[in-house]
Amino acid sequence: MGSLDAESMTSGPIHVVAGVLRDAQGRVLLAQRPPGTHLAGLWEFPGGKCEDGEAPVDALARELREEIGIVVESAHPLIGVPFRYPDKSILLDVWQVSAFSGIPLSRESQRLAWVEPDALDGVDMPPADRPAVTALRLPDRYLITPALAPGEDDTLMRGIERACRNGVRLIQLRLPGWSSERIAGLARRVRNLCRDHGARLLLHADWKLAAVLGLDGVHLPARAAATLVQRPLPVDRWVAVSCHDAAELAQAARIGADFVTLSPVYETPGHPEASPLGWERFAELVAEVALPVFALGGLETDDIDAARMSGAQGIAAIRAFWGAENSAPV
Ligand SMILES: Nc1nc2c([nH]c(=O)n2[C@@H]2O[C@H](COP(=O)(O)OP(=O)(O)OP(=O)(O)O)[C@@H](O)[C@H]2O)c(=O)[nH]1
Ligand SMILES: [Mg+2]
Repeated sequence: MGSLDAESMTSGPIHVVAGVLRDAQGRVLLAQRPPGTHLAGLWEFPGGKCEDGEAPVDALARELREEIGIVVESAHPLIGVPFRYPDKSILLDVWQVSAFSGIPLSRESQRLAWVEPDALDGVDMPPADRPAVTALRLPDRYLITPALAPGEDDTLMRGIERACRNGVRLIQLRLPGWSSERIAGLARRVRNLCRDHGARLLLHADWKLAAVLGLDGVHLPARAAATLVQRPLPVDRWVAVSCHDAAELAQAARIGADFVTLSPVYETPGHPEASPLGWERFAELVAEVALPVFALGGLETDDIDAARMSGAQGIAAIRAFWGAENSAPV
């Protein structure tokens, strides 16, 4: 420790692949870093460094075979976390292992443990793993409520219920033009509805009201995040930020946000003036940020695969997840 890592000095960050394995109850496998290694004693996702010229998916299969004796049968990328330790820079490339054969066993005398995803926050893990833990706990669809007129409470309740029935598990309550009193009057009903469906509810912008109402967190506009030096809510709540460029992404990371939206990927009727990023630029921006990113702007459910291939957690949308009144659950 302490000496500069020659590899990271000469050839950019060290590419590290790590796998998220789950058991039948959905618990995640962690391994404890052995004494004498970098970050000894901390609990990590099993994995290790890519060798020269080795494809990440091959490195993942090799590391998991060497460390825990399993054969990876299917895996897909979860999140890439660029991270700078004092003595080295890494790209922590975390994959979901959706199918494997064999029983994970310690092959290198490291301790292993299966942990509930919601308990991961309490485990001592390397700092680079935090965004990956967040990514594990977030779904791939994020509903933003449409701009309903004040008083359209029943339309709002019906739309949220419809979305929940369609499997949406993360919702931003955004009601432009509504007074705090009106929002407060309704938010508890919305919160209870979301809880019944196991969905998490964030309030747009007003973190104080979100805290008072006991919601799951806040979603800040970029201009609000720009005025903060740290996250406005404790770590047991979500703090999300709307971002549009590299500077806003960097600011979201600086204040300790949990995740962001990045928009607009396509042109949208709501913001015809904003020039769309397109998937290529979107992917470049995502690669630089150590946070889960939802793609936003003119997207449909069918775009989730493109979003994930561009490094996104998934997509955020109003129209795509709101559905039509009277439509049956899909
Ligand atoms: N495997 C793994 N490494 C991580 C995680 N988070 C994290 O910061 N790292 C860092 O990424 C680097 C990966 O190193 P490693 O020691 O696992 O590499 P390796 O299996 O190829 O081992 P070796 O170099 O001893 O042969 C270490 O600096 C480690 O601290 C994680 O969740 N899993
Ligand atoms: Mg390793």
